[in-house]
Amino acid sequence: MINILECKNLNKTFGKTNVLKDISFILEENKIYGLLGRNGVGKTTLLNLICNQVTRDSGEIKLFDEEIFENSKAMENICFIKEKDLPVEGYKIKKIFKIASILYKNWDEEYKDYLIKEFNLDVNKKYENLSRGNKSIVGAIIGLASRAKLTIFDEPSLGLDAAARYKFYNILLEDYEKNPRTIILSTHLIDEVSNLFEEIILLTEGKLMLKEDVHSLMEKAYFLNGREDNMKKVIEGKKVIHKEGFGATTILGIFDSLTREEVKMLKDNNVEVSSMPLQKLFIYLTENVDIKEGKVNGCC
Ligand SMILES: Nc1ncnc2c1ncn2[C@@H]1O[C@H](COP(=O)(O)OP(=O)(O)OP(=O)(O)O)[C@@H](O)[C@H]1O
Repeated sequence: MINILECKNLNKTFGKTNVLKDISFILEENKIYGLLGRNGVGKTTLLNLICNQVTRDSGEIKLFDEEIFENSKAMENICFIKEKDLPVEGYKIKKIFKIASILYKNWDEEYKDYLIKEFNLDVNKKYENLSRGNKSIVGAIIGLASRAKLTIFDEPSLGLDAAARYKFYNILLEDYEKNPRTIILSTHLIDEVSNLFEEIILLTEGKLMLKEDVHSLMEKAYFLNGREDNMKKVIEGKKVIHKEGFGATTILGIFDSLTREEVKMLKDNNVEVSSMPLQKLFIYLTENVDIKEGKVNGCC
């Protein structure tokens, strides 16, 4: 695997608030990453730093081993589609695409035309007169047609209805398979897109909480449902990230690996074991920053 991006000890402060604290990670070429975390945790700030749109206080950012600071050549390989409106007042959509075609060196004009038809977009309209959903579609088309080696979508589906979101994610996946590149998706609609992510980058309180392969995460995220006494022996020393009770029955969320023997022991004791959806896993992980082995928020 080739590394495309390396962030080392990134720090960013706004006023007295230390938004990003010593963030370090490496992204590989041709992978789809999900950037997740609660509101205000610093996701957009991190993306802005990566794209040189906000200056960092300290740390290094290298794209293909080259520092990106004041490096316009490196920036030709990054396309960042923000959740905010594009700063293009008075511009027709066709002019915006024209500008994008000049900015991104791998721009695919034919593919852009195909996407315009697919999304039924009127390119003669002015950007500010579009609905929120159609503004997102303009961003989605730029991100897709840029074919940039590092393409970043920050909340790409803002305002899109369910059908348009489904279409966008399908097209993204289809095009990624034909034209692999590195994609970072920051979104709140985790369950809708969890099948797209190959790795997750999770921020909590401005720190990197985890960066891990989705499959390995899913292999250690379980719900146990049964009598608490019947689970006690197995969960001892394991990370419990959620607990709810219904009469004599308890549901525990476990974030730890279970051996086959442990699963058998649980089942023999009438404890149901089921996998935890990614959305739930991230809700619990980000709610319970202070996860203790065998305990969460004073439970168990
Ligand atoms: N230009 C700025 N000046 C001052 N504070 C800022 C600025 N940009 C971001 N912040 C603050 O930094 C923190 C992180 O903001 P950021 O937008 O990066 O979070 P986020 O994780 O992307 O949130 P959301 O999921 O709500 O979009 C917030 O407290 C925000 O108010």
